[in-house]
Amino acid sequence: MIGRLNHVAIAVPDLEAASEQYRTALGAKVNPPQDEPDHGVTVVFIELPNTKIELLYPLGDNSPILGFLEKNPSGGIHHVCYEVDDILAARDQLKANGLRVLGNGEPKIGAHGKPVLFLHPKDMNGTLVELEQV
Ligand SMILES: CC[C@H](C(=O)O)C(=O)SCCNC(=O)CCNC(=O)[C@H](O)C(C)(C)COP(=O)(O)OP(=O)(O)OC[C@H]1O[C@@H](n2cnc3c(N)ncnc32)[C@H](O)[C@@H]1OP(=O)(O)O
Ligand SMILES: [Co+2]
Repeated sequence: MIGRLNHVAIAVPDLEAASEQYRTALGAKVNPPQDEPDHGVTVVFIELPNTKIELLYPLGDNSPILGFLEKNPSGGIHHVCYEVDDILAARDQLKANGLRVLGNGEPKIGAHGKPVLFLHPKDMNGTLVELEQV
């Protein structure tokens, strides 16, 4: 079912500082910030040869990453995103295996304009897993 690693997301306390660090200290290709109000975050994608890093910063008072940053004020790895070719089939198979899908269980359109879902971290070895249909 799961395919390539699409991205690793890092929640950061300062989006500009983190972007600049990847751009200058690490020589990475850093894309401009993208507000994603439907997800309560502003994201910056950093393109690596074999995957992407997604820097996350809270957008709005109800951002789902506020709790994470309160617990991790220096930031930290927030989630990993795997690619799937059929997100509804993947969802149904995972639910049939007892895993919890977050939100109302329906995919939302993510930062790449593709449907995404999230699995509860407690069901995935303490790791928030995002699935993106490609
Ligand atoms: C633009 C879209 C973009 C894309 O790639 O396309 C994105 O990736 S959007 C990313 C932001 N959106 C989301 O993360 C949506 C899914 N996340 C959630 O619904 C919440 O973050 C949730 C439910 C995972 C956690 O919310 P919250 O921290 O407010 O809840 P709790 O404090 O009750 O946490 C429950 C339990 O889970 C642990 N936890 C929380 N976040 C994480 C995490 N990122 N990784 C691992 N574990 C996490 C938390 O510590 C609690 O554990 P406990 O032992 O009970 O303390
Ligand atoms: Co993501």
